[in-house]
Amino acid sequence: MSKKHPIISVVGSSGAGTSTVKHTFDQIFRREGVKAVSIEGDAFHKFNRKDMKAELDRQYAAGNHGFSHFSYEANELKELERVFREYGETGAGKTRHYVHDDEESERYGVPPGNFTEWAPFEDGSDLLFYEGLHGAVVNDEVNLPQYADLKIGVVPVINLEWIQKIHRDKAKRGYTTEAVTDVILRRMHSYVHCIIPQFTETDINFQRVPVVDTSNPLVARWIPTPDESLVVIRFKNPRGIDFSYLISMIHGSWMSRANSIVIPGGKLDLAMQLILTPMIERLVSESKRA
Ligand SMILES: Nc1ncnc2c1ncn2[C@@H]1O[C@H](COP(=O)(O)OP(=O)(O)OP(=O)(O)O)[C@@H](O)[C@H]1O
Ligand SMILES: O=C(CO)[C@H](O)[C@H](O)COP(=O)(O)O
Repeated sequence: MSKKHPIISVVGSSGAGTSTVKHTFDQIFRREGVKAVSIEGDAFHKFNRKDMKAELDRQYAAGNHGFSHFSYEANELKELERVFREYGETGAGKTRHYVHDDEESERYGVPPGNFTEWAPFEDGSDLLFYEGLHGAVVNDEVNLPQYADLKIGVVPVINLEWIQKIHRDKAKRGYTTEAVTDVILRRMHSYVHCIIPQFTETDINFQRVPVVDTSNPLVARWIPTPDESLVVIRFKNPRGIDFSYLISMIHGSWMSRANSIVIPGGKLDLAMQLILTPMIERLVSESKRA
């Protein structure tokens, strides 16, 4: 944690919706005049696409069938921790981009499946924003949550997460349903051991729950819409959260536990703004005072 150079870490599996949530943060940053620098978690993959394929084949041949992008060892988590620590201490750091598709290739000038060069953050930022797979990992080698001042989990229930991933990977990244299904299966071991433990570290989890039938996510023809879903919002430490204000402002919401509220899916953006704006304001004003 760094009073002077705060870090926000948004964590979710592939397809969970962390990039979508980043848009809401960007709106808050713009409206509140907050200058944020950001990291995409995929920038800290260890391998480009070609080398990852070779490493996967090697791991498979050696009997490690659990190796995937979700595994700790497929990512530069020590480097990510170093960047978090350095930013917290000095407000400086660096990142790069993993280019997934033609659209990103056009933007970054690097072929799909490769990284851009590392580049330093712009000077004079108010906070660092991380969005990706591993921003709250605690293991034998790293402890990322200790550096992050606000940790958010984005965790749709699993059928919905798969539907979101399948649709996005088919529409934007050119994969087939079969290829995405294989990836989901291959990642399951690390999903359990590396991804989900992070959601007990996070301060707030947003869990989208569909209210339409998603029993067979592999054949779903579209992603359930906001109107076809609810969102459970769970606060690790509910002290100081004004639940009655939230319930009165978010029409159709209710408390389901002493630390959780449920909102209509279409109110997610509003709820995030109501909950996160004062938290971000506090982080930035405390950093300016420090
Ligand atoms: N709240 C939501 N309502 C409806 N659709 C959503 C919502 N959140 C995400 N989606 C859809 O799910 C898909 C995946 O979302 P997104 O790209 O944000 O995931 P991600 O977590 O950033 O994935 P990755 O880390 O693999 O890039 C997108 O098609 C997005 O439009
Ligand atoms: O979403 C992902 C992880 O968050 C991607 O699967 C990962 O970045 C690798 O991408 P690709 O399979 O397109 O090379």
